[in-house]
Amino acid sequence: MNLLAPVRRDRILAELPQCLRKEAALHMHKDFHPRVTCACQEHRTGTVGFKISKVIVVGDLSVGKTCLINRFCKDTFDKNYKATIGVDFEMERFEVLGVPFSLQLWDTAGQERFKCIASTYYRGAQAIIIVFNLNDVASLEHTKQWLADALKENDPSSVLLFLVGSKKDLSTPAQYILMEKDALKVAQEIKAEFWAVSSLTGENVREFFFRVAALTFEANVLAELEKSGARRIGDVVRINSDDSNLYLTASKKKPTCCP
Ligand SMILES: Nc1nc2c(ncn2[C@@H]2O[C@H](COP(=O)(O)OP(=O)(O)OP(=O)(O)O)[C@@H](O)[C@H]2O)c(=O)[nH]1
Ligand SMILES: [Mg+2]
Repeated sequence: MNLLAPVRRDRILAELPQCLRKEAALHMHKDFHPRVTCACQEHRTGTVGFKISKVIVVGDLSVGKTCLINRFCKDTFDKNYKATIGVDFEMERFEVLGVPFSLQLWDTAGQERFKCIASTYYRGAQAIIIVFNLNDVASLEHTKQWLADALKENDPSSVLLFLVGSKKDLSTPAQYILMEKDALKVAQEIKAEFWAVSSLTGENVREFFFRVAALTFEANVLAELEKSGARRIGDVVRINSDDSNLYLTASKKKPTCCP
């Protein structure tokens, strides 16, 4: 892959994409954190060149992890099941607020016999996507175990979580409503953002990955600003805290300030 090629025009994010359901969202602010917007405008985003976030995708076998990634990255869909052996890897490039940004997507195997290999790739994730099949309640029940395993290798206080129900095209509206209720409960419990997608039709796939890119980018830049001590006296930016804390200081400032 040529990392120097221009970012695709349809991978440019100038605004914060919105959540699917406000009941289970990582935050519901309409715009990027003002400090992030300012830092991007002033090219103070830290890392020289481009920023990368590692994202791991976990969940039961055959829930549709590979198809989800392939729909977004390659715009393809394969109706035949080919189990992932160990892990696969895709790099997807974006431009967020004018800054080059890449998501490293680690597609792990759901089959028990490959779990051991796959789990060695869990470390250092900025986001964890836990996928379940909207038509299989057992796969939703198993999400907590997948999360627990992934968190063993990561810092639970800094990783962003997404709970994704797949194969929406196979549910009737009535079935979907029932499953969504249970899924929202799980998402709230584990503090994950909930999404429902179909890789077959493409429903919500692009919106979901844009949201993942935007929120990991935002967290990434805030962490850089925190690290570089780009703080004003009395200005508390609490990364990895709950969203009301995260936005506390910003909301008291003039929206256009650039500290
Ligand atoms: N109808 C429908 N089928 C889907 C969808 N997503 C995946 N599938 C089918 O589900 C099966 C499994 O999909 P995969 O993406 O390979 O599942 P996986 O989670 O990667 O499985 P492992 O690699 O074994 O962990 C395949 O036959 C897909 O065609 C979807 O959105 N709708
Ligand atoms: Mg797979």
